[in-house]
Amino acid sequence: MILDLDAGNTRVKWRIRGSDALQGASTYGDLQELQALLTHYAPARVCLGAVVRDDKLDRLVQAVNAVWAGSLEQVSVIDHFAGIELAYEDVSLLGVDRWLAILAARNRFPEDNLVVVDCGSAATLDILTRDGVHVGGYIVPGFSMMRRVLFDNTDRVKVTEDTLAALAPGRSTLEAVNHGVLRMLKSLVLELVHEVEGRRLLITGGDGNVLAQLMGVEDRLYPHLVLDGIAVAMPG
Ligand SMILES: Nc1ncnc2c1ncn2[C@@H]1O[C@H](COP(=O)(O)OP(=O)(O)O)[C@@H](O)[C@H]1O
Ligand SMILES: CC(C)(COP(=O)(O)O)[C@@H](O)C(=O)NCCC(=O)O
Ligand SMILES: [K+]
Repeated sequence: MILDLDAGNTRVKWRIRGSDALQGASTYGDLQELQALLTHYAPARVCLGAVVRDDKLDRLVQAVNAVWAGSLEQVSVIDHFAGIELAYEDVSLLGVDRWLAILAARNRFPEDNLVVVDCGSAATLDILTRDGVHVGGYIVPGFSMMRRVLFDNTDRVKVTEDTLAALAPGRSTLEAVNHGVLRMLKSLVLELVHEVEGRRLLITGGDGNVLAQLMGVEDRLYPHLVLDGIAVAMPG
């Protein structure tokens, strides 16, 4: 049994490999559920993809080590792995979550041109050709971050409530912000999809469901692409 861990800037996501029922997510201050799972199932391996370092990484590693005796295996980005040529000159600077999502996407659709969107703390968009070339990507703030930036830098746009539900022109500050941030990301995604005919879209991340639903492309939602990628990078 293998436990896969995806350590993002906001949350840790986990899943017992192959068991969709045994999955969860939590913030770094609240790792008891993960510890309970580790204690109960005592997996042979724990595989970690982490874009965090310092405090958050320390907390996670300590929580795992407190209840599990093995040594954690951490994923690093590898150029030309599974035939994928990465755009970055120094691939260690590419977010491992982006690489893992790319790997999983390519594994599912090896014949297609792809755009892989991970809608988390930040939203990342990566472009992959059918020949396995990672052309490059984009990093923009995610929905919560966009709202927070407006809150922090204006006197009157103090929106805290998350009502990401529609795209219509806002008739209140709340709607104007929430619909606006959705529309920004939707437009960016559509532009990238339309740049190359037939380019296939895959959406993942904590806010992926909101984006996919509003774009009317729920069939393009792959909720655990990063965890899926760990199984490709570190097969059992
Ligand atoms: N239960 C939840 N707790 C916190 N954030 C959530 C939750 N469900 C959805 N989200 C949304 O998901 C985003 C984080 O997505 P996620 O993919 O976990 O990010 P990251 O990989 O950066 O940690 C948050 O900004 C929030 O908008
Ligand atoms: C862009 C990210 C912050 C996204 O992380 P997330 O929002 O999922 O926590 C992460 O992939 C990262 O730290 N990347 C390193 C920089 C880069 O990919 O160029
Ligand atoms: K992300």
